[in-house]
Amino acid sequence: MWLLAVSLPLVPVIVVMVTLYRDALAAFCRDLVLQTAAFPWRTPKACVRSTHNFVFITCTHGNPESVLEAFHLYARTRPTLSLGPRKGEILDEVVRQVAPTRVLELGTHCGYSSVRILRLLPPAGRLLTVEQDTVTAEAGEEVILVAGFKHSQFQLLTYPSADAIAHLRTHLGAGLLELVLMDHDVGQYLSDLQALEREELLAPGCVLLFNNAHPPVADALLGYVGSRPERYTIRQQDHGLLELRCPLLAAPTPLQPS
Ligand SMILES: C[S@@+](CC[C@H](N)C(=O)[O-])C[C@H]1O[C@@H](n2cnc3c(N)ncnc32)[C@H](O)[C@@H]1O
Repeated sequence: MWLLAVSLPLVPVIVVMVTLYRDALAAFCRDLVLQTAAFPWRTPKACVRSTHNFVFITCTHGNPESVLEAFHLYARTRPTLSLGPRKGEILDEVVRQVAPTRVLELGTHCGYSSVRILRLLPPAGRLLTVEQDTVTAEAGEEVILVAGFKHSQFQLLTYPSADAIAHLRTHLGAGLLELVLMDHDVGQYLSDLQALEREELLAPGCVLLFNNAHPPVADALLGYVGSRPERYTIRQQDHGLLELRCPLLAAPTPLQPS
């Protein structure tokens, strides 16, 4: 009771102080999130949470550019971005060029590349993004929603990539993929590409980007696509982004024996 009597007169003082010093308070909270990220017992999930929290409290909700700025700000002190601004600009250029209506992204993480892609899609454009870890998927989805995108524009599939690709046809309907970004597990890139080919999900003229696909980790993928010049035009972009372009015309369907 005495505690209530002592603390009640402090309430207006606290309200005034918070109003006066709200910028400093916001900076303090931001630093606290950054400090939390620096704790030695930090796990990948704690890293996901701290990135998500930082972006959430720092960005202007509904503004994708501000969400990206928040990611960049966070990455100044923590190397948390897989693509980052430089590779991000290459991705932007490809999205602008292709203007895809169907995009597949493997590896959502906290939603950085998803937001980059979504903000440049044409009105009919739709992103399917795949993340196998449920906690990470929740964080990524929340960031994409905070950036102002709706479930009519994107769908997050919480499966390992191989399972997601096996069920992709049901999500795509009659459409085919015009852009694919692989940024999940380099060891999985080749088998996922082969699964996309097997399921005949790649549209003529489809562009595929593979992050960190450099030798020796991506030797199998590089060997495979290098031996199929009729199927792919290869461009090794700066900073380890591999770009493949499928021919504009679909390969002729083999004649069935009568
Ligand atoms: C490098 S991060 C993706 C970064 C994200 N593209 C971005 O720009 O922030 C890789 C993500 O892929 C997920 N991942 C790894 N292997 C996967 C797989 N086989 N299927 C689906 N997701 C996978 C990881 O859980 C992780 O969140």
